[in-house]
Amino acid sequence: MMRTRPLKVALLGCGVVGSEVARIMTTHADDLTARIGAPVELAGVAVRRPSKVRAGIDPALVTTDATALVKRGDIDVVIEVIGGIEPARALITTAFEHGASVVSANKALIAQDGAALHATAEQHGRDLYYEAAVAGAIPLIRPLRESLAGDKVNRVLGIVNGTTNFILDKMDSTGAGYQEALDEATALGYAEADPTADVEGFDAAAKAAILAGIAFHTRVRLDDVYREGMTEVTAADFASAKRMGCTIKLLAICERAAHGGSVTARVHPAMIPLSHPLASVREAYNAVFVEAEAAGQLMFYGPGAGGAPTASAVLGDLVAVCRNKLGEATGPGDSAYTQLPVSPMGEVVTRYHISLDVADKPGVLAQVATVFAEHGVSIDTVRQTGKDGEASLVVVTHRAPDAALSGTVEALRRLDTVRGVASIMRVEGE
Ligand SMILES: NC(=O)C1=CN([C@@H]2O[C@H](COP(=O)(O)OP(=O)(O)OC[C@H]3O[C@@H](n4cnc5c(N)ncnc54)[C@H](O)[C@@H]3O)[C@@H](O)[C@H]2O)C=CC1
Ligand SMILES: N[C@@H](CC=O)C(=O)O
Ligand code: NA
Repeated sequence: MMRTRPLKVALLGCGVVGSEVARIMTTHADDLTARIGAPVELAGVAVRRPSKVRAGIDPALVTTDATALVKRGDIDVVIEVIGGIEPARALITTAFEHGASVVSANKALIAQDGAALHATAEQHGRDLYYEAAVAGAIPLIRPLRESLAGDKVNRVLGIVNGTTNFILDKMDSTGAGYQEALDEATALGYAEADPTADVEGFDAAAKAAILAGIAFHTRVRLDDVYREGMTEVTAADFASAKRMGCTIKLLAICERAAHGGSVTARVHPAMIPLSHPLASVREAYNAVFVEAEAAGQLMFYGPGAGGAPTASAVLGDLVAVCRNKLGEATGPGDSAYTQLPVSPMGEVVTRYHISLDVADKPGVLAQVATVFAEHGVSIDTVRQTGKDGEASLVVVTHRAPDAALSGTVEALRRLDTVRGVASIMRVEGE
């Protein structure tokens, strides 16, 4: 039976995502009502600049006092799309204390304080949903939390940042410069308020922490995630990748160790073969592989950033939370019962592509090969090009622990004949 009294929604933030949430809530009001079983009403919109004209939003709903809005007591659901840690954290906590459930798109906050926020939600019998926080429109949190709740996930690997994928794709396919590609991604609404979060890998690391925690039913903090950004990827790296039949992507990789007693989570640029499905993920699209014991390999693909796609995920959560509210239930909460330790990056085993500038004289290749052998890192291929007494050496290794590779590189830097280590890149997806 349809309830006539509306469920009241407070929207915190009306930027790229918030304005799209408000637009869809208005234009799709009848469908949302039918799907929820009650009307949903935008009861207040907290903004920083009240004088800005916002199409489709009744100015009477606009306030600069977000705290007063979440304290009103008649709000059923708070949608937080402000971003950042504070005041978002305080506002969400206050919302729970005043009886509201929360839908958020804030990966930075959930990665840092998800456990505490879940505990507060549970204490007050409310929901905390954040499908939009990881890979925008792509359903990923809900499949991991619900559809795969009966399986054992061993690996989550993918592209979870639209801005950096957009930049790397432009650099690779059009030869565009880094800044030009970043400016375009920002104009399209993909980049974070401070794009450092995107290009230095913080945004992807926050998403990796959230994914690993949910996938492995454990606690993975942002600091547990090994992180390297993509600002040092050069045209020379792309040329080298092409020679190997690869391209370069910023990947997030969360894995259960082979012995099963620990997990790892990392974000870094990596070469992947052009034949791998992730190689053909263009522009700001995201794609994530989930490998589970019984299900096998699943691939999730779609728009990972942008106002409307992210709003789609927010509205999906809004419908779910409203349905829970009408059914006097709550959805799945935090699940971190396995308490698996997070292993350091040194224990990760993968392949490496190393570019060295070396002196072009007899015995150098043997010297370099000896250093690899001394550290237990087996060489797969070596390619040397040289002129005027200098040479460029590209070494691709077999799989080796990251700590062994770091030791190798340190020792190589100490060789007189090695002028410099031009780049080190992991090779994934083979
Ligand atoms: N833009 C995207 O593609 C995606 C964004 N997200 C997340 O969604 C959230 C919002 O992102 P965007 O909309 O892109 O950012 P934005 O910067 O466009 O919007 C945030 C809005 O919040 C307002 N705001 C800041 N402090 C406020 C306060 N105290 N009270 C009221 N309003 C306040 C700002 O004025 C701004 O209009 C962030 O957590 C972001 O990480 C998640 C997935 C994709
Ligand atoms: N800045 C993020 C937005 C979505 O999470 C990205 O580029 O992926
Ligand atoms: Na998502």
